[in-house]
Amino acid sequence: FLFLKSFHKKNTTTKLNPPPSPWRLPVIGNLHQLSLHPHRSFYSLSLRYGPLMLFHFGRVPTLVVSSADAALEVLKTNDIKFSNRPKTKMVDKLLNGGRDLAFAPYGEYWRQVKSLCALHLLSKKTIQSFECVRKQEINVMMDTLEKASSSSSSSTVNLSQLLTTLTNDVITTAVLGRKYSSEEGGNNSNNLVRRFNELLGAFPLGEFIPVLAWIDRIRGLDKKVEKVNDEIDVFLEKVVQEHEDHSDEEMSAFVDILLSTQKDKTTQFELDRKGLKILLVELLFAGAATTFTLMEWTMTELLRHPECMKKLRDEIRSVSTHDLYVTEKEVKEMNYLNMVIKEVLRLHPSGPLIPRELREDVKVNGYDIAAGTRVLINIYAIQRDTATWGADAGEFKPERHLNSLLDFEGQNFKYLPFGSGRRRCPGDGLAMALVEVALANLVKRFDLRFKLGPIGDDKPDLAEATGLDVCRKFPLIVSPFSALSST
Ligand code: HEM
Repeated sequence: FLFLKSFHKKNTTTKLNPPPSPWRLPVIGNLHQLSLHPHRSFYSLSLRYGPLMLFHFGRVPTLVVSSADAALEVLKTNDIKFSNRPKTKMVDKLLNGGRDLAFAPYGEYWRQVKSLCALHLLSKKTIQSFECVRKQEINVMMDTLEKASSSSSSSTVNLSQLLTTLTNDVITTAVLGRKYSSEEGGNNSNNLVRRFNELLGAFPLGEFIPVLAWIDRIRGLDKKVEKVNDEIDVFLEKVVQEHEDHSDEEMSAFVDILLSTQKDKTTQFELDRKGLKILLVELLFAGAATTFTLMEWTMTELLRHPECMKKLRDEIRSVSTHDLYVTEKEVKEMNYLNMVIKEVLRLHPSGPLIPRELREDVKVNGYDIAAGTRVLINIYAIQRDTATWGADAGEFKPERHLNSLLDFEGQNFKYLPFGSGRRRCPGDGLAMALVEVALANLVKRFDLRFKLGPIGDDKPDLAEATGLDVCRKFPLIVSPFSALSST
C-alpha cells in the first residue's frame, strides 16, 4: 500500500509542468552559464529558451522573466504571490534578516515602513525641501568644472567621480542632515556604503553549494561583513546621537523624521534603534548608486550622440534664457530632457535584474512554479525586446518617447526601470529631482569633450561594471569648455 501511495505521489509530481530550463551539471546546476554580467547571459539564453526560464544555481531554483507579457503575469496578475524578496545570507547578516524596506519580507513591518517612506521620507514635500541642497552641491560641481575649463585646453576631469560625489553628498545630506566627506577620515559614509553595497551583492558560494562554504571562509566573507557592520553601527550611532542631542532645533533630514516616528506613541509602528539605523543605511545605498549610474550613462549616451546633445542644449537654452543656474521650475518645461532620461533608463536600467521570491505555488503561462523559488525580472531584456520596441530596440533614440504615454509607474510592462506593483521603487521622485536639474545645468554650461580612449576611439565605450548597480566599467574622463561664451 505504501509503495502504491508513494508511486501515486511520484506520478502526480511528474505531472507538474516546470518552465524550460537550460541544461545543467550535477551539483553546480546552471552556475556555469552565468557570466560577470548575468543580465546579458539571461538575455541571450531567453532568445533560445523563452521568456520564462527555470535555473538551478546549485540548490537554489530561480525563475528568470524576460518579456513584457510574462512580467505582467508576475508583477500584476500574481503580484502578491511574487512580492517577497529573496532571503539571502547577506540580507540576514547585513540587514538583520530584512528589518529594512527593500529586503523585508512582504507583511506588516514592510507595509509600515513603505507607508512611512511614501508619506514622509520620500514625499513630494520632503523632496522639494531639499532643493537648496541640490543647488548648493551642483554649484560645487560647476565650480570644479569651471576651474578645469579655464586652466588649460588639455585639462581633464573625471566626470564619473564628480557625479558620484554630487549624488552621495545630496543623498547623505537628505538622509543624515549633512555630508560626511573624506576629510573626516576613511570612515566617511560614502566609503562605508560602498563597502556595504559590495557585500550585499557578493556571491556566497555556500548558499548555493553548501559543501563549498569553506571557500567563503577562506575569502573572509564573514569577517568582512562583521567589520563593515560594526563600523556602520559606530558611525550611525554617532550621527543619531548628534540629532538626538539637538532635537530642539528644527531639522528635517530623514534621521529626524525617523526619530520623531520612534517617539510617536499614536502609531502602532515600533521602530527600534537597530531598525532605524538599518533604514538609514538602506536609503543611502538604495538611493546613491542608482541615481549616479543614471547620470553617468546619460552623459555617456549624449557624448556618443552629439546631435542629441545639441538638441538638448538648444531646448535648455530656449527655456532657461539667462546665464545663471537652471532652476527646478524651468526643468519641468524640458520635454526633450525627459525623453533623453527615459531612453537612458530603458537601455541602461541601474538595476537590470529585479529580485523577488515566490510566496506560494503558482501557475504562470501554464507552467508550475513552486513556493520559495527565487525570481529575477530581467528588465534589461524586456526593455531591449525587438518584439515590443521594434528592430532598432538596441539603439539610443530619445525621439521614440515623443508623445508616448510611458511613465515610471510600472503600468506598462515593456518599461519597468523602477519596477512595478507593491514593491515598486519609492525613490523615483528623489532621484529625478536631482538628475534632471544636474544634467540641465551641466549641459547648458559646459561643452564636454571626451578624452580619446586607449585605442584612439573618440566616443565613450559602453563597457559595464559588475555588481548590483551596473554603472560604467571605466570612468568618464572629459575636457570641459565653457559653453556659455559660444552662445
Ligand atoms: C535612478 C534611480 C533609481 C532606480 C533606477 C531605482 C530602481 C529600483 C528598482 C528597479 C526597484 C525594484 C522594484 C520592484 O521590485 O518592483 C527599486 C526598489 C527600491 N528602491 Fe529604487 N531606484 C532608484 C532610486 C532610488 C532612491 C533615490 C531611493 C531612496 C533613497 C530608492 C529606494 C528604493 C527602495 C527602498 C526600494 C525597495 C522597495 C520595496 O521593496 O518595497 N531607490 N528601485
